[in-house]
Amino acid sequence: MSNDPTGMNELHWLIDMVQTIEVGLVVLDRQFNIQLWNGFMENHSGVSPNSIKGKNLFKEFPELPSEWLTQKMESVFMLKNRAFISWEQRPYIFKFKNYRPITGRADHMYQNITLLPLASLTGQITHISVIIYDVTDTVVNNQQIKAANEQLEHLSQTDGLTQLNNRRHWQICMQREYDRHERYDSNASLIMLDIDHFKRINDQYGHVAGDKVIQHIAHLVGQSVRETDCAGRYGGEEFSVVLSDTSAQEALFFAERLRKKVAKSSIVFEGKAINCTISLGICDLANKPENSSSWVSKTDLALYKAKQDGRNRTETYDPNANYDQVADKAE
Ligand SMILES: Nc1nc2c(ncn2[C@@H]2O[C@H](COP(=O)(O)OP(=O)(O)OP(=O)(O)O)[C@@H](O)[C@H]2O)c(=O)[nH]1
Repeated sequence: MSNDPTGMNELHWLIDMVQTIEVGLVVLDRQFNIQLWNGFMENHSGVSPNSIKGKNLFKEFPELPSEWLTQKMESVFMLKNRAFISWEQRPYIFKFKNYRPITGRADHMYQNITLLPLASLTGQITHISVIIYDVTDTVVNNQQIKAANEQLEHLSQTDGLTQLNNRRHWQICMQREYDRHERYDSNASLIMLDIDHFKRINDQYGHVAGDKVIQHIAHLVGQSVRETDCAGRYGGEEFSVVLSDTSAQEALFFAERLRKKVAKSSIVFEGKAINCTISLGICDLANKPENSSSWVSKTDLALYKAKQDGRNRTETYDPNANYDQVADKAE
């Protein structure tokens, strides 16, 4: 036999649970007047159930997206079906502050919402229930994971010393440009550049000064490229740039501007001014390299020709030139 023949205890328990559950519960009538407002709603809004009962939801909370929300609720009344509103659609419906210490980074509570049709004893939908779930912890965790992944991705693509693309990632960009050329016959230029007599800088001023010089050149390279270009640190003191939709002739302007900028600038290290120059090689895709590595090799030939011809200069790959003398060094 039941200890609670009238069901009064059960009702009491249910009311207690509705009041204390960590989920927002609101019941609205057909005119969107509030019939039930549980403890969660009271705690987060500061409005007590007694003071709000019978009042119109949209009048009491004018900041709610009333037109949009009314439409959603009307369809629940009409179709007698549940509706869901995800935080991804709208981060929140009720602008509640976020008080959770762990997820203190969010200044408001992210919410998932369910709109539930409530039937009367005669089966008519006379009310709807709005159920509000606080999903702030999940959302903030996801955002932190996403940010960490983005950071990791950036780190895996970036050269630590110069913040330019590292060789591996630069090669992916270069290959992408080469593939684009194969498909659409687009043009692009490749520039390889190398600091002249860098060994001497290291020997004279030390490795730390050498690193500063590398950083300085990288900075000038990074400053000079467009968003669609891709600059990378190819090796120790060698850099590479892919210039999209750029002929060798146009790339020569870029290269010469950069070369002059480097020659004019100096790096002050421990009170001493260090000057350096760079040599550059250019090859565009109009030269029809048979694959992307041949594109790099041809550009390298031009670079080594620039070195051989005296450094602090730019050389453009010439398909009719004889590179036998520099070929060994370029390999
Ligand atoms: N400080 C520093 N030096 C580096 C780094 N990577 C490579 N190097 C040095 O760069 C120098 C490159 O020297 P070489 O390849 O002989 O060429 P170079 O002295 O620049 O002469 P040319 O290229 O022929 O003008 C070597 O001494 C390397 O040790 C780096 O990350 N930091």
